[in-house]
Amino acid sequence: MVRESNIIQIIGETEYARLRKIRCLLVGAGGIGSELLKDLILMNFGEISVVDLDTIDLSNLNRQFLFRQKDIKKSKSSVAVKAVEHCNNSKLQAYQGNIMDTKEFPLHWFDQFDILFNALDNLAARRYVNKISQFLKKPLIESGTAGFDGYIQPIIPGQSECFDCTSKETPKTYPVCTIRSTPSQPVHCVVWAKDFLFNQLFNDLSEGEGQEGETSKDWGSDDVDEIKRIQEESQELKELQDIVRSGDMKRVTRMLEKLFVEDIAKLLKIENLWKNGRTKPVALAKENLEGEYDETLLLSVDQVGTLEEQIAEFINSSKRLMKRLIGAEANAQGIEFDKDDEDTLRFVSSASNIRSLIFGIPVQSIFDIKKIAGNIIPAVASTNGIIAGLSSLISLRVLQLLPETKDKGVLDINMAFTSKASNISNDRYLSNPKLARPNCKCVVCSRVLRGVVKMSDDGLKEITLGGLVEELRGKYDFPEDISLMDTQDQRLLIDYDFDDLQGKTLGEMGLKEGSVLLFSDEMDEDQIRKPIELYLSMGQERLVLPDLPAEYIEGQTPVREEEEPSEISANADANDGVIILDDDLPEDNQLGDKRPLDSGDDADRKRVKIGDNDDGDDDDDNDDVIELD
Ligand SMILES: Nc1ncnc2c1ncn2[C@@H]1O[C@H](COP(=O)(O)OP(=O)(O)OP(=O)(O)O)[C@@H](O)[C@H]1O
Ligand SMILES: [Zn+2]
Repeated sequence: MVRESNIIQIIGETEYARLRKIRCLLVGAGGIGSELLKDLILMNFGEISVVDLDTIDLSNLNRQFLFRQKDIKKSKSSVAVKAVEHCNNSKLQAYQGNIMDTKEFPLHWFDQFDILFNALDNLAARRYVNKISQFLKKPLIESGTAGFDGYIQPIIPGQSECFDCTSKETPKTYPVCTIRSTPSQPVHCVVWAKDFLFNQLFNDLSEGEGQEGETSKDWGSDDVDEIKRIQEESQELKELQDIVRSGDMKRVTRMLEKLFVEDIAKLLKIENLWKNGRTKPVALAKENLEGEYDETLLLSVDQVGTLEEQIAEFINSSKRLMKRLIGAEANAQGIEFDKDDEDTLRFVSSASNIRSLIFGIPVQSIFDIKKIAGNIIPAVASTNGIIAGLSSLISLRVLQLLPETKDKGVLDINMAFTSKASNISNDRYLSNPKLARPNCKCVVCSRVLRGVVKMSDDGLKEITLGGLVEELRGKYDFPEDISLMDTQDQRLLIDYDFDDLQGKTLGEMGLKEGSVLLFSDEMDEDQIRKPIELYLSMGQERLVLPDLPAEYIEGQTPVREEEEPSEISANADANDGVIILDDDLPEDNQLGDKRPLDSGDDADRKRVKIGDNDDGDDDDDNDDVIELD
């Protein structure tokens, strides 16, 4: 085959034989994933497994070129694999599922792969695969695009920066009071309609318990009346929740009356809000509510529409959603907002626009609201193509299949960014900085040690928390005062003054395949050992703990009696201000021993902080499309 001879010319016969044995995992078969699958196949990688949780939407077809109209609603991974089968020289496997599902994809499943490729669109899944790559020391090629921008980041565990070494932009949030009392931009009304109203009415079916946790919110105001009013308003939504669940279509106009007349009148009574020349809202008039409306109206997506049309859209979409809610399945689960779900989009769009009209804010078309509500930056097929191409090319370097990479360290590998994404303004579209070393403060790759605990089902039933802690202390030579946490829900299991759960078995504590425990040295100020993160993986033996080197948090290494402090500084590398902390690190961590001098900031040593930063943070991760995806 021409394709074969091309790649052989580039990497040579011997490396080609290696390439044919390489097993790749591709996570995501969307915009980048479709392109990447094609590239990996054209390069003749040995085996490629594709995982995607989703099915194909109409809106995917413009750029996800492996999919056709007839494939809508079918599994992305299966259709992608079928579409390339005819020109395929690799062994392919498709999985439909969430990569974070530890039942379907336990840690040992990942172990079969030589390299992981991320082609994802959300932080939670990216972080998860990054962690797996760190646990198993598997190289990961991370990538993302947003419009014309994109990046690839090869991650070589222990040697180069991981995905979490640099902080990531989190989605923009707005103070509660701006959203609920004093909106001034279309986006405020969209957030109100989507995150507050839609969620409370159609998605949160917990018997209208109101907004839990509102005490800890960023209110953006200290007006007591205003905050009280917002809290009351949440309680009052119970009435509307009853309406949408009653299926009584005649009561839909009552929703308009409550939201756009009564609630606005109550807001107007809080005088402080309108003192500083802020434009006062104007509630809907009686005739707006009682007038005839077009029961068949469907505004076109680029139309802005009049108030009457928005009201008709609100009533029509509410009725459609109510019907769906009566369906048994939706009634138990609620309905999720999805920008590609017409009913949810039209409800959010009309509710948002009616509120905008009341507050004197410009009205938006459904298309514009879809962009705001879905945090969408239109995807550009060519950017996906370029980024996927770079991702597959760089994998040859990471796997050291290219002749010129043979004698070079991994830090000679480059990342690639479009110039806008990397904030470099020059004439070049792409910039390609070298990989950086791990950030010594990164809680994912540097501030903790990681290992996999193998345990059988019997072990889960027999071993108690106290018993496990004893085993851990013995194995890793930790002092008396330790703490053990379940990182998934930030649950403290044991520490020096909390031992109530000692006698419970691991199974009773809900620990299972995929649970990640954080074991830390709690008290001894002189010996701040690196905490250890342990992944529970079901195996044959009752309990097998991994061998891990004893490491201290940088800046906390105890100076032994016989050691002269000057010897430490004699080890300092004049060029980059690093010291060698431990000469006995395992080979795969050779660069891990050269880390920048740390200030030893006390606050960073807190157990809670490590847990807090390490939470997989699902809630705000779902809609992070504002940043590169
Ligand atoms: N946890 C996950 N497990 C498996 N696949 C995932 C996970 N999270 C996201 N994905 C998949 O990653 C892919 C990302 O592709 P892309 O960014 O093109 O998104 P899309 O959903 O196809 O398009 P758009 O969001 O623009 O409509 C999607 O196909 C999505 O289903
Ligand atoms: Zn890191």
